[in-house]
Amino acid sequence: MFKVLVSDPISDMGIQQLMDAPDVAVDKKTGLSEDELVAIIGEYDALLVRSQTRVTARIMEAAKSLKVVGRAGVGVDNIDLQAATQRGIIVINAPDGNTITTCEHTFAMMMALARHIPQAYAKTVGGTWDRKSFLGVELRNKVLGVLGMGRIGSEVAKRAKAFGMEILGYDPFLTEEKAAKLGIKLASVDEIVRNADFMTVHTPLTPETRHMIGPDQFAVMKKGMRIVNCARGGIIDEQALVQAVNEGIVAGAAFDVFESEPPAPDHPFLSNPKIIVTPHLGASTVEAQENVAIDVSEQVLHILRNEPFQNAVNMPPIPANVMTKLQPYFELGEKLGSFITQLLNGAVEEINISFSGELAEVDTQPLTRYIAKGIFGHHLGADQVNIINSLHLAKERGVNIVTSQSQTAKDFTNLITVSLRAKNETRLVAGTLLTGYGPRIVQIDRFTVDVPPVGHLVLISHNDKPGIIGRIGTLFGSKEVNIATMQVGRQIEGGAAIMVLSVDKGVPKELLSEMLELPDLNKAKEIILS
Ligand SMILES: NC(=O)c1ccc[n+]([C@@H]2O[C@H](COP(=O)([O-])OP(=O)(O)OC[C@H]3O[C@@H](n4cnc5c(N)ncnc54)[C@H](O)[C@@H]3O)[C@@H](O)[C@H]2O)c1
Ligand SMILES: O=C(O)CC[C@@H](O)C(=O)O
Repeated sequence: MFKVLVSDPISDMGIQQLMDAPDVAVDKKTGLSEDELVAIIGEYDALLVRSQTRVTARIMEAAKSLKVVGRAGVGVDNIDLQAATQRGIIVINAPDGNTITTCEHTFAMMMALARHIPQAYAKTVGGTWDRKSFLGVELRNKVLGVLGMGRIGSEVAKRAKAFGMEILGYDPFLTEEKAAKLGIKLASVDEIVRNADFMTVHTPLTPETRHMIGPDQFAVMKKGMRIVNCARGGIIDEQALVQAVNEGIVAGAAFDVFESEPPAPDHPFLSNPKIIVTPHLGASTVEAQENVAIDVSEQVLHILRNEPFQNAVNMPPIPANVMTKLQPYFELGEKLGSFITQLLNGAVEEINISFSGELAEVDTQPLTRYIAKGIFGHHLGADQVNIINSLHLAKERGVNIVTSQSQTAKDFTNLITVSLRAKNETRLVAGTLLTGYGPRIVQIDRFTVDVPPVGHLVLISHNDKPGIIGRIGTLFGSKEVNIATMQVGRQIEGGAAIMVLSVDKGVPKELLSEMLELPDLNKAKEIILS
């Protein structure tokens, strides 16, 4: 008999199939502390949660029989994925079940914002008949900027069209063709910020999306914009937003999510009359809660019964023979994927991977999965992409992956070459594993280099002219950013060249802009590899 613990309020109808299963016993115990969970988790084979239970490494450690943690929802930020993977516990989510509900909540927020519904309600029930203070705006003929055109963002865009809105969308995987099919216009974050009347965010919270709307964006924002966040707290810089509201740059904001939940009683959103809030209710409808619970229960049953399953968000065990041969290359592959995706401007349309030298002797598909994980994990969030779903995510986004193998690997015993093609450019990176030295990037586009793929790197395109290295060194020194190593690559003397710096900490944005003012410096880009 399998024992399943449901530790958050999850729809009864959704978990009915588990309760009806003859080989499963379900216990519902909500509101447990970490200590209480640690004390009882040892007896369970499966754990079902929403977002309240924090499934920590301590809980995983005590979970001697646990095979699966099922998250009835999308975000798995309350589950320690690394600890789960280390212990061979599969984590699954229910990515589709609450899409429409959250999209509808976004609309509810947008309309409440446009027509001051919460403020007008509060006054009316408080006994004041005030028809003057709440002059609203129509959605019709307004420009809506959508940041993040995945499941929810795309549904929001569809519905916004029915309201007669013009939609500008941005997503690293949105091509002009896909945008045209959706009847929207592909735009940059900057274009959205400067032109939209309403803006809504639907990305995961990743290092790249954290504060993607902050002081720099508010400084150039179209005056009177209205902003909605029903995705994750922290995508919009909360302090900067309050300032922008107070300065009249932002006419109003509607937030379902906070950087820290629940927000402190003195959180500035809670006392600002132009900011309306809900307590993370995006997914809270009868239908969505049933959908996600049904989806997750079905997959939990498959896993317990050792049947094929879907929606895993962490890594399953890899057969030992494959592991021995390929494992040394996994980290390199993922880093190459992450490196090259950070270099590409525009939406990736095709990924070409070539495995050369001794790598051509084995089935490299697991390695392809790691490379795809590096490419997609950078934009979709490391907690959402793993080697199980990385190829599926590529397919879902219409990105073709072409792999090839070759016995010869230039001067190396092994070589992985990854190139990404977007509409207007193709970028390439190649890496190898050097015995005794570890992973190395050995080629970037057409330039030969020798760079360990780790930490903070700065890639600079420049003209090979005397003095440029000194000028860059001086500039970094003046900003207290220490350059640990410097690699220069060129093809001919005096021609186009690249420089790769590895630095000890993040590079301030103003340093990158100041660098571009140096003579003979063409482009500079920070690349972060964990
Ligand atoms: N409020 C709620 O209760 C609630 C409910 C469901 C989902 N969510 C959250 O909503 C968000 C979206 O969910 P989804 O199901 O649509 O996810 P999704 O993975 O389908 O879509 C997310 C999209 O964001 C894009 N993206 C990543 N980085 C970006 C960047 N820098 N700029 C622009 N786009 C970027 C990705 O390419 C992807 O297409 C997630 O954060 C999810 O956790 C919240
Ligand atoms: O469980 C919830 O209500 C929140 C769900 C939502 O944030 C998600 O990421 O799916």
